[in-house]
Amino acid sequence: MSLKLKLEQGLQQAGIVLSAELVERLLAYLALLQKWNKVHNLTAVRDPDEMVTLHLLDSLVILPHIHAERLLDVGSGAGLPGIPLALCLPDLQVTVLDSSHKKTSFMRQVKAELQIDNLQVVCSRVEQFQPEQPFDVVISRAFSELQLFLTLTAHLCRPEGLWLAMKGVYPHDELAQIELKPSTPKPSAIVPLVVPGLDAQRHLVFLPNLTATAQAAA
Ligand SMILES: C[S@@+](CC[C@H](N)C(=O)[O-])C[C@H]1O[C@@H](n2cnc3c(N)ncnc32)[C@H](O)[C@@H]1O
Repeated sequence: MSLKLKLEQGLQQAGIVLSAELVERLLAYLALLQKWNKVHNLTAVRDPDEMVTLHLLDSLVILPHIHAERLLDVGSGAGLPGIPLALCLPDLQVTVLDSSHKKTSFMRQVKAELQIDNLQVVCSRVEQFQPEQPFDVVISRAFSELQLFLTLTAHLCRPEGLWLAMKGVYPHDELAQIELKPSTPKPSAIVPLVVPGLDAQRHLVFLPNLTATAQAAA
Protein backbone atom coordinates (compact mmCIF):
# COMPACT_ATOMS: atom_id res chain seq x y z
CA MET A 1 0.00 0.00 0.00
CA SER A 2 1.34 3.47 -0.82
CA LEU A 3 2.08 5.90 2.02
CA LYS A 4 -0.58 8.20 0.62
CA LEU A 5 -3.25 5.51 0.72
CA LYS A 6 -2.19 4.47 4.20
CA LEU A 7 -2.47 8.06 5.41
CA GLU A 8 -5.80 8.62 3.65
CA GLN A 9 -7.28 5.41 5.07
CA GLY A 10 -5.99 6.25 8.56
CA LEU A 11 -7.49 9.73 8.41
CA GLN A 12 -10.80 8.29 7.27
CA GLN A 13 -10.82 5.76 10.13
CA ALA A 14 -10.05 8.54 12.59
CA GLY A 15 -12.87 10.68 11.15
CA ILE A 16 -10.47 13.46 10.16
CA VAL A 17 -11.23 15.25 6.90
CA LEU A 18 -8.27 16.97 5.24
CA SER A 19 -7.94 18.41 1.73
CA ALA A 20 -5.89 16.55 -0.90
CA GLU A 21 -3.39 19.43 -0.75
CA LEU A 22 -2.92 18.99 3.00
CA VAL A 23 -2.38 15.25 2.60
CA GLU A 24 0.37 16.06 0.07
CA ARG A 25 1.95 18.57 2.48
CA LEU A 26 1.95 16.01 5.30
CA LEU A 27 3.61 13.48 2.98
CA ALA A 28 6.16 16.11 1.90
CA TYR A 29 7.04 16.61 5.58
CA LEU A 30 7.40 12.85 5.96
CA ALA A 31 9.67 12.70 2.90
CA LEU A 32 11.93 15.38 4.38
CA LEU A 33 11.99 13.50 7.68
CA GLN A 34 13.01 10.28 5.90
CA LYS A 35 15.71 12.11 3.93
CA TRP A 36 17.24 13.87 6.94
CA ASN A 37 16.89 10.85 9.17
CA LYS A 38 19.31 8.86 7.01
CA VAL A 39 22.09 11.27 7.93
CA HIS A 40 21.03 12.99 11.15
CA ASN A 41 19.25 10.31 13.14
CA LEU A 42 16.27 12.45 14.13
CA THR A 43 13.91 9.63 15.05
CA ALA A 44 14.29 5.95 15.87
CA VAL A 45 11.29 5.20 13.63
CA ARG A 46 12.88 4.48 10.24
CA ASP A 47 10.23 2.54 8.34
CA PRO A 48 8.09 4.98 6.27
CA ASP A 49 4.90 2.96 6.91
CA GLU A 50 5.53 3.16 10.64
CA MET A 51 6.21 6.88 10.34
CA VAL A 52 2.70 7.37 8.93
CA THR A 53 1.18 5.62 11.94
CA LEU A 54 3.53 6.52 14.77
CA HIS A 55 4.27 10.09 13.73
CA LEU A 56 1.56 11.50 11.46
CA LEU A 57 -1.60 9.73 12.60
CA ASP A 58 -0.48 9.71 16.24
CA SER A 59 -0.13 13.52 16.04
CA LEU A 60 -3.29 14.09 14.00
CA VAL A 61 -5.75 12.22 16.24
CA ILE A 62 -5.48 15.09 18.73
CA LEU A 63 -6.68 17.66 16.16
CA PRO A 64 -10.29 17.74 17.49
CA HIS A 65 -8.94 18.68 20.94
CA ILE A 66 -6.96 21.75 19.88
CA HIS A 67 -8.85 25.01 20.44
CA ALA A 68 -6.32 27.79 20.77
CA GLU A 69 -4.59 30.66 19.03
CA ARG A 70 -1.07 30.05 20.29
CA LEU A 71 0.40 26.62 21.01
CA LEU A 72 3.85 25.60 22.22
CA ASP A 73 5.16 22.09 21.50
CA VAL A 74 7.90 21.34 24.05
CA GLY A 75 10.69 18.91 23.16
CA SER A 76 9.29 18.71 19.65
CA GLY A 77 12.22 16.69 18.27
CA ALA A 78 11.62 16.28 14.56
CA GLY A 79 8.45 18.40 14.90
CA LEU A 80 5.97 16.07 16.57
CA PRO A 81 3.18 16.84 17.10
CA GLY A 82 3.82 20.54 16.30
CA ILE A 83 4.49 20.39 12.56
CA PRO A 84 1.47 18.23 11.60
CA LEU A 85 -0.69 20.51 13.79
CA ALA A 86 0.71 23.66 12.15
CA LEU A 87 0.08 22.21 8.69
CA CYS A 88 -3.51 21.24 9.46
CA LEU A 89 -4.48 24.31 11.52
CA PRO A 90 -3.21 27.37 9.60
CA ASP A 91 -4.93 29.79 12.01
CA LEU A 92 -3.02 28.33 14.96
CA GLN A 93 0.35 29.94 15.73
CA VAL A 94 2.60 26.99 16.59
CA THR A 95 5.97 27.29 18.30
CA VAL A 96 8.08 24.14 18.23
CA LEU A 97 10.91 24.11 20.75
CA ASP A 98 13.82 21.76 21.25
CA SER A 99 17.25 22.06 22.86
CA SER A 100 18.92 20.10 20.05
CA HIS A 101 20.44 22.21 17.25
CA LYS A 102 20.27 19.25 14.90
CA LYS A 103 16.52 18.89 15.43
CA THR A 104 15.71 22.60 15.24
CA SER A 105 17.81 22.87 12.03
CA PHE A 106 15.61 20.18 10.54
CA MET A 107 12.41 21.92 11.67
CA ARG A 108 13.67 25.24 10.19
CA GLN A 109 14.30 23.44 6.91
CA VAL A 110 10.76 22.02 6.94
CA LYS A 111 9.32 25.48 7.65
CA ALA A 112 11.29 26.97 4.74
CA GLU A 113 10.67 24.20 2.20
CA LEU A 114 6.97 23.82 2.97
CA GLN A 115 6.48 27.55 3.63
CA ILE A 116 4.69 27.04 6.94
CA ASP A 117 4.00 30.66 7.92
CA ASN A 118 2.29 29.83 11.22
CA LEU A 119 5.30 27.87 12.53
CA GLN A 120 8.05 29.32 14.74
CA VAL A 121 11.10 27.24 15.59
CA VAL A 122 13.01 27.86 18.83
CA CYS A 123 16.29 26.26 19.89
CA SER A 124 16.43 26.51 23.68
CA ARG A 125 16.13 24.54 26.84
CA VAL A 126 12.47 24.99 27.74
CA GLU A 127 13.21 26.19 31.27
CA GLN A 128 15.26 29.06 29.79
CA PHE A 129 12.76 30.06 27.11
CA GLN A 130 11.28 33.53 27.78
CA PRO A 131 8.67 34.35 25.11
CA GLU A 132 7.00 37.77 24.96
CA GLN A 133 3.65 36.19 25.79
CA PRO A 134 2.74 32.86 27.40
CA PHE A 135 0.80 30.27 25.37
CA ASP A 136 -2.85 29.15 25.34
CA VAL A 137 -1.78 25.52 25.05
CA VAL A 138 1.52 23.90 26.03
CA ILE A 139 1.78 20.37 24.65
CA SER A 140 4.35 17.59 24.69
CA ARG A 141 4.77 14.06 23.41
CA ALA A 142 7.45 11.73 24.77
CA PHE A 143 9.10 14.63 26.60
CA SER A 144 9.07 13.86 30.33
CA GLU A 145 6.93 12.69 33.21
CA LEU A 146 3.94 14.94 33.94
CA GLN A 147 5.41 16.53 37.06
CA LEU A 148 8.59 17.60 35.30
CA PHE A 149 6.68 18.81 32.23
CA LEU A 150 4.51 21.04 34.44
CA THR A 151 7.47 22.32 36.47
CA LEU A 152 9.64 23.17 33.47
CA THR A 153 6.82 24.93 31.62
CA ALA A 154 5.05 26.68 34.53
CA HIS A 155 6.07 30.11 33.13
CA LEU A 156 4.87 29.28 29.60
CA CYS A 157 1.15 28.47 30.01
CA ARG A 158 -1.08 31.52 30.37
CA PRO A 159 -3.58 31.76 33.26
CA GLU A 160 -6.67 29.76 32.23
CA GLY A 161 -4.59 28.12 29.51
CA LEU A 162 -4.10 24.38 29.16
CA TRP A 163 -1.32 21.84 29.31
CA LEU A 164 -1.82 18.78 27.10
CA ALA A 165 0.35 15.71 27.65
CA MET A 166 0.32 12.94 25.04
CA LYS A 167 0.83 9.64 26.80
CA GLY A 168 0.83 5.94 25.96
CA VAL A 169 -0.73 3.71 28.63
CA TYR A 170 -2.86 5.37 31.31
CA PRO A 171 -0.21 7.18 33.39
CA HIS A 172 -1.24 5.96 36.87
CA ASP A 173 2.14 6.55 38.51
CA GLU A 174 2.70 9.98 37.01
CA LEU A 175 -0.79 11.07 38.09
CA ALA A 176 -0.21 9.76 41.61
CA GLN A 177 2.98 11.82 41.73
CA ILE A 178 1.20 15.09 40.91
CA GLU A 179 -1.65 14.32 43.32
CA LEU A 180 0.94 14.42 46.10
CA LYS A 181 1.91 18.01 45.30
CA PRO A 182 -0.85 20.45 46.27
CA SER A 183 0.48 23.31 44.12
CA THR A 184 0.66 21.25 40.92
CA PRO A 185 -2.13 21.59 38.32
CA LYS A 186 -4.50 18.62 38.35
CA PRO A 187 -6.02 16.86 35.33
CA SER A 188 -9.54 17.78 34.28
CA ALA A 189 -9.75 14.84 31.84
CA ILE A 190 -7.73 11.92 30.53
CA VAL A 191 -9.04 10.97 27.13
CA PRO A 192 -8.23 7.64 25.45
CA LEU A 193 -7.30 8.01 21.80
CA VAL A 194 -7.43 5.50 18.99
CA VAL A 195 -4.65 5.74 16.41
CA PRO A 196 -5.63 3.83 13.24
CA GLY A 197 -3.29 0.90 12.61
CA LEU A 198 -1.69 1.10 16.05
CA ASP A 199 -2.14 -1.73 18.51
CA ALA A 200 -1.17 0.30 21.56
CA GLN A 201 -2.84 2.59 24.05
CA ARG A 202 -2.78 6.36 23.76
CA HIS A 203 -4.11 8.95 26.22
CA LEU A 204 -4.34 12.72 26.14
CA VAL A 205 -4.08 14.33 29.59
CA PHE A 206 -5.77 17.73 30.01
CA LEU A 207 -4.33 19.94 32.76
CA PRO A 208 -5.99 23.37 32.96
CA ASN A 209 -4.04 26.26 34.42
CA LEU A 210 -6.48 27.53 37.02
CA THR A 211 -4.16 30.29 38.28
CA ALA A 212 -6.37 33.26 37.42
CA THR A 213 -9.58 31.55 38.59
CA ALA A 214 -8.00 30.71 41.93
CA GLN A 215 -6.70 34.28 42.33
CA ALA A 216 -10.12 35.77 41.53
CA ALA A 217 -11.82 33.50 44.06
CA ALA A 218 -9.31 34.34 46.82
C1 LIG B 1 11.99 11.64 22.97
S1 LIG B 1 12.13 13.15 22.12
C2 LIG B 1 10.47 13.41 21.64
C3 LIG B 1 10.38 14.18 20.37
C4 LIG B 1 8.96 14.39 19.83
N1 LIG B 1 8.12 15.14 20.74
C5 LIG B 1 8.29 13.08 19.47
O1 LIG B 1 7.31 12.72 20.11
O2 LIG B 1 8.75 12.42 18.53
C6 LIG B 1 12.36 14.36 23.42
C7 LIG B 1 12.92 15.67 22.91
O3 LIG B 1 12.97 16.59 23.99
C8 LIG B 1 14.13 17.39 23.85
N2 LIG B 1 14.44 17.92 25.19
C9 LIG B 1 14.77 17.23 26.30
N3 LIG B 1 14.94 18.07 27.35
C10 LIG B 1 14.67 19.32 26.89
C11 LIG B 1 14.65 20.60 27.50
N4 LIG B 1 14.90 20.77 28.77
N5 LIG B 1 14.32 21.66 26.73
C12 LIG B 1 14.03 21.51 25.41
N6 LIG B 1 14.04 20.31 24.79
C13 LIG B 1 14.35 19.23 25.51
C14 LIG B 1 15.18 16.46 23.27
O4 LIG B 1 16.19 17.15 22.57
C15 LIG B 1 14.34 15.58 22.36
O5 LIG B 1 14.35 16.04 21.01
